[in-house]
Amino acid sequence: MSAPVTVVEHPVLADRMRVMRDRTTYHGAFRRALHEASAIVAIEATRDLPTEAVEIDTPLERTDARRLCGDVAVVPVLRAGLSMVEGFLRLLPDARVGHLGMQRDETTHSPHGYFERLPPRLAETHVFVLDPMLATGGSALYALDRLREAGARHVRLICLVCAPEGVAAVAEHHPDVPIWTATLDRCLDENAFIRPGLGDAGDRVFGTPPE
Ligand SMILES: O=P(O)(O)OC[C@H]1O[C@H](OP(=O)(O)OP(=O)(O)O)[C@H](O)[C@@H]1O
Ligand SMILES: O=c1cc[nH]c(=O)[nH]1
Ligand SMILES: [Mg+2]
Repeated sequence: MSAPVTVVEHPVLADRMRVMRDRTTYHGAFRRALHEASAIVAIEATRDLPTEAVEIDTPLERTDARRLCGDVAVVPVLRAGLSMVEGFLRLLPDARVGHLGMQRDETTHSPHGYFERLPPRLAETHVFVLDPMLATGGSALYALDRLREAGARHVRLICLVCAPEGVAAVAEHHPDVPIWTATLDRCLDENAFIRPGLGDAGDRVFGTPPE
C-alpha cells in the first residue's frame, strides 16, 4: 500500500505558489502567500473530518445541523511549518498544537531534532503534520516516527511543495499516512533542494537568509 497524494488544485493557490516561488518576493509577501496557500490546502485536507448530528434552533424553528466532533491536533515541523498553523486554526479553533523542532544538517541532509512537545490522547486524535517542504523526506519521517511512538494513529501530512523522493520515502515507511500538497515538483538537486522549488522555506518566511 502506498500513501495517497492529493494535489490540491485551485486558481488562488496556484497564484500564491507563483508568489512564493518568485525569487524577488520579500519575506513579508512570502509569509502572507504561505498563510493563504496553507488555508486553501487546509480546506481540502479537512474535508473528511467527522461530524455528528445535532438539533439547533434557528430564529424561526428547530432544525437539523452538523457539528465537527473528535479531537484534532496540528503539529508544525519547526521552523517553516509554524507558518501553516494559522490557516488550520482559523478552521479548527479548538485544535491542539504540538511542536516538533528539527533542522536538516547541511552536509548529511538528515534532520537533527531539538524540541518536542506533543498534545495528550494522540491515539484518538486526528493529527495534521504541517511542513511546507517535503524534500528527501527525512524530516517528515522523523516527525511521523515520533508521532507513532507517541501513540498517534490518524495522521496526515500537509505540505505545499513535494519532491518525488520525499513522497516515496513517506509511502515506503508510513504507507497509511496520506499527503496533501499544492504541488509535486520535478526532483531534488545535489544539495537536496527541491527543483524548481522555492528555496529554503524557513529562511524565506522568517527573513533569515544564510550569512
Ligand atoms: O525532506 P527534508 O530533506 O527533510 O527537507 C525538508 C525540511 O527542510 C526544511 O527545514 P529546515 O531543516 O531547513 O529547517 P527550518 O524550517 O528551520 O529552516 C523544511 O521546512 C523541512 O522541514
Ligand atoms: O528545497 C528545500 C528543501 C528542504 N527545505 C527547504 O526549505 N527547501
Ligand atoms: Mg530551512
